[in-house]
Amino acid sequence: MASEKSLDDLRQELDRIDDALHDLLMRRTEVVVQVGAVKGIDNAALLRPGREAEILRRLVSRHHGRFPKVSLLRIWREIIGGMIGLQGDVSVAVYMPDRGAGYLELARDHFGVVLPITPFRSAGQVTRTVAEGSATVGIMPMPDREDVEAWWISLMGDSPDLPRIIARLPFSGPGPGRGDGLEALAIGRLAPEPTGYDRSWLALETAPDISRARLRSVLSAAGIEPTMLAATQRTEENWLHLVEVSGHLGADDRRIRRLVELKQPVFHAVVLGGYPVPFSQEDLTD
Ligand SMILES: C=C(O[C@@H]1C=C(C(=O)O)C=C[C@H]1O)C(=O)O
Repeated sequence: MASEKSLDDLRQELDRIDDALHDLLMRRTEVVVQVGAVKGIDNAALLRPGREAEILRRLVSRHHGRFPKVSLLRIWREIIGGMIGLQGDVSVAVYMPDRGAGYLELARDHFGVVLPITPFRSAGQVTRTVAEGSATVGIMPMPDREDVEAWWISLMGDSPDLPRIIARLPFSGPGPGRGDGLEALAIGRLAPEPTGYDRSWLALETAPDISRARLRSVLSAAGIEPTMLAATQRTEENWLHLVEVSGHLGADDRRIRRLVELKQPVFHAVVLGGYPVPFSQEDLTD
């Protein structure tokens, strides 16, 4: 019976468990290095947010017992962050308009202690740094905030080299040390992959004066379900809209083609990326 074990016995058992965990961690590292070699030197492929989300969802779904799920996720984010850095040069550029803005915490919480993180004062500086390839990932303010520039417009081209939205942070659920309720989007020069539970961001160019209700009905006629109309930029000739939608949308998704085939009122539509839906508070409470 467990109660008959002495404190010494129990501590020895913990030491054996720690050794086993540590051995597995070192073995995992070797396998990740092999994966890195198979993937090749293309830095864009080092990071796979979709695959990472699948790993974390699988672990949370098999988890039982009293160890908190938030701690489980935090440990695995640290493991993944440490391992990504072994495959090649990966760095993070963070929007930090002023000290204590919270974005740095979101970045560290997600990418761990190893990856280099550089702060920038403006969102435009972050998108440029990622577009030039000087940073792998950029941490951006949510585009529905009134206090930030419309950084998403610079991602509206069709070039495959443009950064795409690849994650929404915090991924591991809301919690202390995670920017105090702040959210952010991550961008990178890689194509988001479907995970079965995703959202996407769509930028649309329309005629001026289109109402939100009309935009919603046009989207739903094309089979697209908006989850958030995040921002609108108005000029005399056209309006640009940023919409978050349900599910994964590839750049040439037939629903996008349908949307622009009608020509009215959407002239142009660009998928700015997408992300695996983060854990909610409910997912993580037992
Ligand atoms: C190991 C890989 O590379 C990265 C590291 C991962 C990990 O540590 O499990 C997962 C996805 C990638 O971001 C991979 O692509 O599978």
